[in-house]
This record gives sequence, structure tokens and C-alpha cells, in this order.
Amino acid sequence: MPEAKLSLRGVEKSFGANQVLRGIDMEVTEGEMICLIGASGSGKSTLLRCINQLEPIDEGRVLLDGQDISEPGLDLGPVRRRIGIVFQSYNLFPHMSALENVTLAPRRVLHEEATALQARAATLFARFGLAEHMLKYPDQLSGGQQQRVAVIRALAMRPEIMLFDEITAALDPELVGEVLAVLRQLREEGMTMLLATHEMGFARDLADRVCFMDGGVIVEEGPPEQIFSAPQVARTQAFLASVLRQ
Ligand SMILES: Nc1ncnc2c1ncn2[C@@H]1O[C@H](COP(=O)(O)OP(=O)(O)OP(=O)(O)O)[C@@H](O)[C@H]1O
Repeated sequence: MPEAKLSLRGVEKSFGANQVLRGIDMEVTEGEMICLIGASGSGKSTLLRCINQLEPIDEGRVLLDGQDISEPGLDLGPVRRRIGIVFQSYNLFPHMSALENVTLAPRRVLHEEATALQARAATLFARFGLAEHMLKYPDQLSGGQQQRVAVIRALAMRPEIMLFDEITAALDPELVGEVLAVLRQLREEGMTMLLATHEMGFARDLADRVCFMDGGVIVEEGPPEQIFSAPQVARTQAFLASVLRQ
């Protein structure tokens, strides 16, 4: 078995009296795409935020290439560069072009030389079908295009792992496909990814593994064909039925 890229060991997290994560164990291998599914409030977003240390955990450990990145007092800058995250709301700076949004952090944080950085960013825009929109401002772009720029902005930091938190949830249905296509492309390129998603078709078709969360624990975990089809997985089936009814 190859050593896990990312390991979660007994991760617990509470907000006040509300215990949101109740002992999460997970191993993520390099190049794997894992979909987290579960009802609203089951803890998917919190889990992603605990992985890249946007939230400190209360108990357990998060290991990246075997290093404990949840250790109190650790410099989190390098950790957050290695683990990118994209949220439902794209949060692009409105007064900057798409290109400027993408190059801001690498310029400031990685101190990359301007010409080389622009060229690298242009390659990213081209790779994800946005070459002709690079100089536009966010309000000149559709929601799907803005979300793809947000993904490119995260990729520009050269992360080793990408976390996606319901990144299609705010989009009009006709724009969801173009964002999912970006995820599909990243998977083909071998990016290690964890996605919280309600896109069941996408999870079924593309995930290497699906983790079904309920009440702050992973109650079912396995390849999508097992999670989505086994009639004996009653909790998952009940959840899927409720999602499909919505
Ligand atoms: N910063 C916070 N402060 C207090 N409570 C929080 C905070 N973030 C999350 N919670 C609580 O943690 C619980 C789990 O929320 P979380 O967003 O992780 O669930 P989720 O499964 O991602 O749901 P959704 O699908 O709606 O995004 C909820 O009860 C929520 O109110």
C-alpha cells in the first residue's frame, strides 16, 4: 500500500456545545478523487476546513505526507499553499481582472517573477478554456466562468491537494456542467481531490471513493458502485432518495 498523501486520524471538532465532527478517520492516496456526500449540516464543509487548517481541530491529527499539520503553533502558510480550497462563493476581487485575481497570491506569496507568472497563468486559463476571458472583470463573466477563475486562482499556487466545497451549488443549472468539466479534467491530470458535493451523478461517475457523512461521522465509505447501488446500505439509500425528491 502506498503511504497516504493525507491522513485523518480521529478528527473531532465542536463549535461551542455543537460537536460537528465526531472522530473522522480517512486516508487519501495521491491522485485519488474522493466525494463527500451527506445531508446539510452533516459536517462536510467543516471537515474540508479542518483539513487545510482554516479551523483548528479539537482532537485527532491531520497528516500531510506523514507530517502532522494540525499541531498547534505550526506555521500554516506552507500548509495552505500545499492544500488549495475553493468555496461555493467565488469571492473574486471585483476591481481586478481575472488574470490579476489569479496572479495576486503567487506574486505576493510565492514572489514569482512577473513575466514568468503571467505566462504560467495564461497557460492555466488556456487549459481550462478561458483564454479569451483572461482580461475581463468578474462582472463581465458568468457565474460558471467566475467559478472556473476561482479554481485557476487556487491552482496558481501549485497545490498538491485541492478541496472543493459545493462549488457548483450557487450556479444556475445550465452552468454546472462547465465547472464539473474542470474537475473532470483535474482528475484526469492526477490531482488529489476531496469534494463536498450534492452532484450525485458526478460522484457516481467520477469518484474513486465516496464517503457518506451523517452526524459528524463517515457512516459508509467505498467505491461509488458500492455506495450508490447496494440495497443493503440503507442509510445511504434513504439519503439519496431524499436528495432526489428535492
Ligand atoms: N463557524 C461556525 N461556527 C458555528 N457553527 C458552525 C460553524 N461552521 C459550521 N457550523 C455548524 O456545524 C454544523 C455542520 O456544518 P457544515 O457546514 O460543516 O455542514 P455541511 O455538511 O457542509 O452542510 P451543507 O451541505 O449545508 O454545506 C452545522 O450545525 C453548522 O451550523
